[in-house]
Amino acid sequence: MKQLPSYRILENLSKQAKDRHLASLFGDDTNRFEEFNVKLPGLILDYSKQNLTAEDRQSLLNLAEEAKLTEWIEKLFTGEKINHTEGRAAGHTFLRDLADPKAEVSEQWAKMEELVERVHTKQLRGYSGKAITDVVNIGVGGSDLGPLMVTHALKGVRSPLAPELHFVSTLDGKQLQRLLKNLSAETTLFIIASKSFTTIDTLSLAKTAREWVESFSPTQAGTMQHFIGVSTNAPMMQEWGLLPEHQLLFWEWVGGRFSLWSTIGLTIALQQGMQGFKAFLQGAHEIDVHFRTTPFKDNVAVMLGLISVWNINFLNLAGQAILPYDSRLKYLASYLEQLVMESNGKHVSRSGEMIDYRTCPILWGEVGPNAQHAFYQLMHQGTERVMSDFILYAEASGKSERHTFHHHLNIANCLAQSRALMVGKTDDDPNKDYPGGQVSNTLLFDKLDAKHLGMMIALYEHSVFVQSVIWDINPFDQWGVELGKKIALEIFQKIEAKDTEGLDSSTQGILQSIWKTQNEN
Ligand SMILES: O=P(O)(O)OC[C@H]1O[C@H](O)[C@H](O)[C@@H](O)[C@@H]1O
Repeated sequence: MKQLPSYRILENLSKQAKDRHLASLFGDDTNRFEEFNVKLPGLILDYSKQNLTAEDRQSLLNLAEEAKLTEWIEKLFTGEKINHTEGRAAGHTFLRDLADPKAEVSEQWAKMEELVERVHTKQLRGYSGKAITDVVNIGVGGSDLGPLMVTHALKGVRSPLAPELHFVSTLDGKQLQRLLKNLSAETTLFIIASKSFTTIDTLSLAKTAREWVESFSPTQAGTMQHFIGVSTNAPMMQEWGLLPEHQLLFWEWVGGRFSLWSTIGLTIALQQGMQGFKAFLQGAHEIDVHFRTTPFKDNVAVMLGLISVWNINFLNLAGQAILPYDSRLKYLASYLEQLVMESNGKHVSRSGEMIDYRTCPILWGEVGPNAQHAFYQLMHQGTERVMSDFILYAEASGKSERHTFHHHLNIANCLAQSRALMVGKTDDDPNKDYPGGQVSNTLLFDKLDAKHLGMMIALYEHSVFVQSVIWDINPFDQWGVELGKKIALEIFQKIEAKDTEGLDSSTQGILQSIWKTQNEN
């Protein structure tokens, strides 16, 4: 990236940016909002509270041209194997193109629709003949976070036929044990969601669930009525004993963290109906078309990505806070943690060279009004400079007077915080002095429904891709998670054998302390 001419220009421009206060950009410029926002039907990205002038923006746009962003976007949409370390395309956008679906995708949509239908019409019955009332998604990472986030967000607009949904992901087993206490085996259906169908977390939980059903079910055939598999690994689903009509497939070209658009979205379809699930895909598809065809300056995903590059590489900000002013987006930050950090947490370029510039931000977040009472102190008066994304909805979630009251209170707090972070406040008492100058985006959506949620997620996906192109990294692999898994297996074998030989002294010491406590109790 450093070789790109605009990089040098941006480095110089950033010196001026560091010398000015963000609030000074507003000064007499009453038009700043008009100049620094991008609008699409259903949403506005206001980036006027970024420390960015029109000249800075122009150089960022030039940087995107020099990095050949247009060509990379085409490679993404035409299915080139841009995940070169795994020899795969990144085909999540194909799943959202409902007007021109791939044959294998249509086939799985039809199978998924049939399963949804059978649950909704109470034809899918357990070992005792009772209809399914509860569905438990067992999965981790991409096979958990997306569906969890979306179904929590859309709970208020679920199909009246939808079963109760539950999500289990942690291999410690406590989450599952607690849940099982409140469920009836007769009426519970488990979805084993795993792209690889080899993840120990998911397979160990699925085995526990199976033993639980087996302890009630009189027959093996009855037990298998309670399990559905969603994976790219058909042989492993077969080996697990899943019924053929209970096996949903997706493909290697769908990355784990992009898999909520595939059959991994089964819980979303169960909650929203197939039509609702397709509205979700449609929202994302509209953003795909926008991303592929809109000039960079008017392109929301491109601008989101370039603003992050400006903040991370030129203004040296390491943190990105995700602040939805809507409790329905409780799990958005967890979802984006995987999308952003598993994608761009990389330190080698596409050609395998170590890189010497910052790549991914450290992303975290919380529903805004709660976060105000938790970590906003750091943003107002700490020593770290961070960038924030405020997410707000124009439409209230209900029409009563109390709904309106709470909605107005929520909007006021969101706008107050982004303004306070921007302008700060000087005070003679340093304890009460706010430096301000903290930059933010505000993403304002008309409303929160399946379509607008699809739009938002696709925007973040593409903004991550834009950043990866500028940084010359592969955002679609995740080799960094493998080492820990391998060591976990080695330590697990040591624990089972009660042997610590060959382990480092910290690991030995902790294991011995655990065994001592266990022996004493
Ligand atoms: O869906 P699975 O194959 O079970 O994988 C679940 C998750 O685990 C892995 O360790 C990866 O880091 C994630 O990208 C993936 O989403």
